[in-house]
Amino acid sequence: MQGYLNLQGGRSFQGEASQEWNARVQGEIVFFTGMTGYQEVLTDPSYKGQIVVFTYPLIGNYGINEHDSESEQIQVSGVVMAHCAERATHYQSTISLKKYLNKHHVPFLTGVDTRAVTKVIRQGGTRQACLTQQPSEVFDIPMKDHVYQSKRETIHTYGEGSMHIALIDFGWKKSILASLLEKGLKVSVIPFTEIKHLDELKPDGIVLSNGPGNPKDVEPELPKIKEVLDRHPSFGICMGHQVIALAYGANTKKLTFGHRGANHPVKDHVTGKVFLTSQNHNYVVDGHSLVNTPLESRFFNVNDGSNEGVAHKNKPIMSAQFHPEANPGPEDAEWLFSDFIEMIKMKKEEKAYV
Ligand SMILES: NC(=O)CC[C@H](N)C(=O)O
Repeated sequence: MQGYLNLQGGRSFQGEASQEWNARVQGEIVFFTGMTGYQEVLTDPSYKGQIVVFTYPLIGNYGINEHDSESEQIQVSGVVMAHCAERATHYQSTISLKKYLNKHHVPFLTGVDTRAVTKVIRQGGTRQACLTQQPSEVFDIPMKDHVYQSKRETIHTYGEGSMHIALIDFGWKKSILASLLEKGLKVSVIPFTEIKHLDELKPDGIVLSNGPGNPKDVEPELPKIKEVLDRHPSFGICMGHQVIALAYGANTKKLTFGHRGANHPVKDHVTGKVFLTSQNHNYVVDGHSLVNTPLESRFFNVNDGSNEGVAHKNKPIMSAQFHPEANPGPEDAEWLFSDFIEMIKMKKEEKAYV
């Protein structure tokens, strides 16, 4: 059965439609460049509502396993691939990628020239797209505030460490929680709309999670978020980083085509070191807008110079646009979790922050 990926603005790409193609889907079209990590991408809540193009030509060869999902469900609206493996050959695989997507009624298109699609996105920017059986159909459903649907509804506590972290939930990835638990921390996940209950948890520190969509969607909550940031050692990851910047008066902007993949080089202004990072974002903090805020740039992207993290000038607050928890991708930035814990310890001992 033929299917089509139609891009807003007129381009159409033909491919082989998946079995469970029972509905047209629309979403923002984005591309992911990693060779592996498709299971993490499909289940990462930051991808909610997006149609993902995998640029690596062979996807699915190690199947789907019971460990690597970043949430309980597939979050993407649709998938576009050059070739999807029929058989999964990894010993941990429980189901093939094709069967997994079909089982969850997520449409996918194979046999597509994904390089051509990616060139269009890189040149003309991220845009709305649809997967459909009509060669020229484009439909235009307004984008939803996905962040309000991605957060969980209630507070959950994990682990038994002596230091307690409140993980503010904008659509958290499982591996952020896992990274914190591995460090021996107790973690309570609290929806960003429930910040009023944060003091009841008496946290030693705050982590602001990743999440889908435009960080400005959470603007109504910013004053409450700033109020708790002012009083706690805090660490923002991706959406969390963008929210910290907005809360202290900086601005965010949309990139032409976003950063998604496992090999994005980032440079640390403080140490001068460059390390490879896992990334997944459409938006960035506008580096120029940090002037006149209490924040300063800590990291930048070596490829395009965009801001990759900030630090507060006189409060224990730090952030990263990239993903120190990796999954998928390199673990080179894992040390940021250790730095955050040091920051909490210093705050407890009321030492000065550098
Ligand atoms: N991974 C994330 O947290 C993404 C943040 C935001 N939704 C963006 O696209 O920039």
